[in-house]
Amino acid sequence: MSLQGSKYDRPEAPSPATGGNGAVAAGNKGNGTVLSSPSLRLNPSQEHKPYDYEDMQLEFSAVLLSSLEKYLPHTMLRDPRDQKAKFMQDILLKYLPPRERNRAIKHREYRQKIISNYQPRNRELYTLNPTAVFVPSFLKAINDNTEQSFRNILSEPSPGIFVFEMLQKDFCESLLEEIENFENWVTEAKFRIMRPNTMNRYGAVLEDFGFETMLDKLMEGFIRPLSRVFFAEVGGSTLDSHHGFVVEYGQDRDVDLGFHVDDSEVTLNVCLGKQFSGGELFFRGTRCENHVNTDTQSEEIFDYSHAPGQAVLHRGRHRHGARATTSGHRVNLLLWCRSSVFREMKRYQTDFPSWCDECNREKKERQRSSLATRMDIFRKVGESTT
Ligand SMILES: O=C(O)CCC(=O)C(=O)O
Ligand SMILES: [Fe+2]
Repeated sequence: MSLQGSKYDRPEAPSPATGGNGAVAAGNKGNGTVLSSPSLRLNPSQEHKPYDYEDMQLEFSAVLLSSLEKYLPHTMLRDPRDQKAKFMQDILLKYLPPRERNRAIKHREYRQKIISNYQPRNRELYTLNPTAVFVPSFLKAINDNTEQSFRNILSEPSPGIFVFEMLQKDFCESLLEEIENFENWVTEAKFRIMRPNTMNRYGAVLEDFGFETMLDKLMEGFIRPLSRVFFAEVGGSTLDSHHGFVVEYGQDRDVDLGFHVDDSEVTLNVCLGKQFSGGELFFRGTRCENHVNTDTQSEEIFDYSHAPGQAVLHRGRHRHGARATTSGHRVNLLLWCRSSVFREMKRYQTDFPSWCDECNREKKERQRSSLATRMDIFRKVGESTT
């Protein structure tokens, strides 16, 4: 039931060193494949001031690269930033399990092929300029950064589903143009692109054609502050990777999207346009892995009709789908936001997760029945002593 994104999760930092000489064997011959030798240092160069990698297209987190930089060999510390980033990413790749590593190397080559051949149409979209992207009310709420400022601009029509005005009309149109431009290039170049996930035959992954940095900023600066307040229990404050894509419905496109949960902790779904009818989102309660197929309660039923510029924010485990787009063309921007910290913590979770509606119902039912049993005992004891 869970959709799998094509992007692999970013790993944790490897332990910096092993072996007698304190070296982590890894290196690169310039063809993207990791071979033996050069090494990291066992003792970091404490006085070295690392670069900021935030604005680069990366396969690992920018923070991770900045932390690793002081372990680079002395001779590399003054190298250009790009060179250091490539070296460190190759080392990190080596620490992925073999299957993931092969997948990551293939994906890197795939992205490089696109980036070096595709000519963007609206280049300004690739760096996030908040005043050009967001409506003023949204921007103000994020700048104020309080729960009250968020509540002033959003509604919660059903528990755990937040709706608000987010994107400017011009930005939506410009992004639609860019997507169309990309698709035309894909067709002309006969390039075989990877679709966003197993359920879509159309649509495109935004990180694959240059939007990685822009989406980093969107998640870190705008979605994480909201998620920290509304989705803290599923790692909302530690979102650290994403899978961003567009889905397209209508004639000659996908028709609808089946009932599913996302491979995300928090999902942002924004309608970009164009004109359409149908295509309502339907939500049916949040479920953990154990309860994903359980019945829906009447209070969990919520259907929503999207309009261009509007955003819906929900937990990835909130079960949902999209009804058929019956006319026109519907295009939505999706950002599946993930937290590696939350995923790691979940592996050790022994009791029920508080965010699963079914677990909560079961817990309440257990409490109710244990209270009833105790009341029964008290009643019987009372009867026998009178
Ligand atoms: O069509 C939509 O708006 C929903 C898309 C969605 O849920 C997804 O791609 O995960
Ligand atoms: Fe979804």
